[in-house]
Amino acid sequence: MEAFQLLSRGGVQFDKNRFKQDVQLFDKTSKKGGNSKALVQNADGQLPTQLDFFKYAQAGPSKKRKGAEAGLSHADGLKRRKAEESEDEEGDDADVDMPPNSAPPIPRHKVTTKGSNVPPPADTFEALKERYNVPSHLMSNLLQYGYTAPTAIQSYASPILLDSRDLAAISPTGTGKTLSYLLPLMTALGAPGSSSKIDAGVGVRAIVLAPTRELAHQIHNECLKLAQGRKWRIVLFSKATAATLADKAVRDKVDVIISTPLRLVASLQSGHLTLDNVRHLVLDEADRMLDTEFLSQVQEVVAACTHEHVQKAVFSATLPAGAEKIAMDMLNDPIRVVVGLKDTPLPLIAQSLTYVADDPSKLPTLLTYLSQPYNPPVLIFASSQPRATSLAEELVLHAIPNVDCLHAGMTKKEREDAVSRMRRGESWVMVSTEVMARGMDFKGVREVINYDFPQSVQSYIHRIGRTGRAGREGKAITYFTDEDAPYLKSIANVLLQSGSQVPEWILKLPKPSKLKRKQMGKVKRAEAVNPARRVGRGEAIKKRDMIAGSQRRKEKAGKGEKHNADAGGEDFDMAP
Ligand SMILES: Nc1ncnc2c1ncn2[C@@H]1O[C@H](COP(=O)(O)OP(=O)(O)OP(=O)(O)O)[C@@H](O)[C@H]1O
Repeated sequence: MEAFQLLSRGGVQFDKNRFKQDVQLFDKTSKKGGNSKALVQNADGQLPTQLDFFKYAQAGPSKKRKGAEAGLSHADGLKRRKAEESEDEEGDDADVDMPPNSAPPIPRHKVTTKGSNVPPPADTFEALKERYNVPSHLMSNLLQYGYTAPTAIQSYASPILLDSRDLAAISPTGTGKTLSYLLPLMTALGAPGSSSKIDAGVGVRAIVLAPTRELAHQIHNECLKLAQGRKWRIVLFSKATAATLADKAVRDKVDVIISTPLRLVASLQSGHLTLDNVRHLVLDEADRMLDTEFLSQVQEVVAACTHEHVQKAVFSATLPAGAEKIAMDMLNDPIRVVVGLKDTPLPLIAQSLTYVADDPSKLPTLLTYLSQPYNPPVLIFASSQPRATSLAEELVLHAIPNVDCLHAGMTKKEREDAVSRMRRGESWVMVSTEVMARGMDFKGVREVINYDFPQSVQSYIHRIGRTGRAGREGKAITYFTDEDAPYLKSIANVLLQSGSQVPEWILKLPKPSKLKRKQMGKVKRAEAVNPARRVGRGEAIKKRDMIAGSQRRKEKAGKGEKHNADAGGEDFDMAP
């Protein structure tokens, strides 16, 4: 990390002439051209011999794959998927998404709903305001966004929430889910709790849970934008705010808390927070929140929300059957809304698969890619913190300009700074881990590269969903090695479902079994992406170990100090 920081922030001079073409790319709007295309570089429609471990290429097509092998087109792929959706859904009106002035039109999406007495969608923000009496200060703040009409999920989800119904909403990445719950939530709260106009009870009235600190922060910012001009108390839960809220007089005045589950549960357990006045609970990235890592914490939060009229809503771009069942059991007489096709990215993202043989071949492939004109900012996903750091270091050492890195092993300040640089457009290449895969909205991200194969179809959908947001086009490249090949079919199905073409030899691969799918992306990879690199990394590790040693000695000295002070002895300094 040290080498990376030193070089990326101070040591490397950016040669503007050399990267003139790249600089110009910043001024261009997204690339024109055909829609999604699935490309497998090095592939001529045939299974490369080195991947044909089980001689699938020679096997006859299965019945299921016949359509694909007969040259399934985009439309055919989508039709087939539609037919496969066998749920008894109603209300399938397509709606029109109007873009903000500066953005391209968000494409039409088919919307399906399931549940009793589904309220009709609101096609305009004005309709929503009239029907549900949206406070004028929220409406005027909304106007500042420049959105001319609600997106599909906003049209459908907002009336459902404003009708006080529980909701499970599934809508592709970048389609405005955040506003679809924030606007109704703030409307339902009516006015800040401190206002005498409403009976707000005592204590926080709404909770939004998100899986990462970065996402919670982003939602908090969106909420503040919507709330500006009134004295709403909207808290981004952190160690510091949790300490402040330990004071009952302060926490009783809070309207909304946005948090990660762990932080909130810690406060619940220490008795510094009660949720008995909570009337709205939203789980963003619901499938992640309901997976084994977070489930018990989320259940604890749900159990603590004891108000008799607590409304619950879950949102995500993906909701696999298992997570959906847990969600539905948690909700009360819910309505389910699906925008587009479930677990399917938007066709705005041009997806491709690149064969790279083995792990050491990825770096040269990436360097070659970045040595040609590309569309910054590019977001690159690595499978672990050390690999993200190592890859960022490598890119810096290869003089790739404006490289950045973000993962959960960095300090809070480092993470915040990295996000800020990304938002300011200072990062051209951001290397990250799953921490950035969900929910993060950097409008300008033009390209996503899956350097390491994702661990699940859901992870793939969320990672590539960092581009192609709010109606913009994007590009997503996924590297795969021989070791990843057994899982390729799962990702290829996603390409197919989103209307992309997939080379025949991939379609001939067998679908991995459920057991096998669990192993997806869990290939053992070296911590360093360049095994040949010894010097820079060795130095960095040596320095890191020296710092750790120094800290240990200081701590020891501290204890010694205390002991000495107790004994009336002298203070002493430890050499680093
Ligand atoms: N009505 C609208 N018109 C145009 N753009 C909008 C509208 N509502 C939201 N957006 C923009 O769309 C982008 C994506 O919104 P948001 O982050 O809420 O997407 P999301 O569906 O939650 O995505 P993800 O699944 O990745 O979390 C944001 O930049 C937001 O400003």
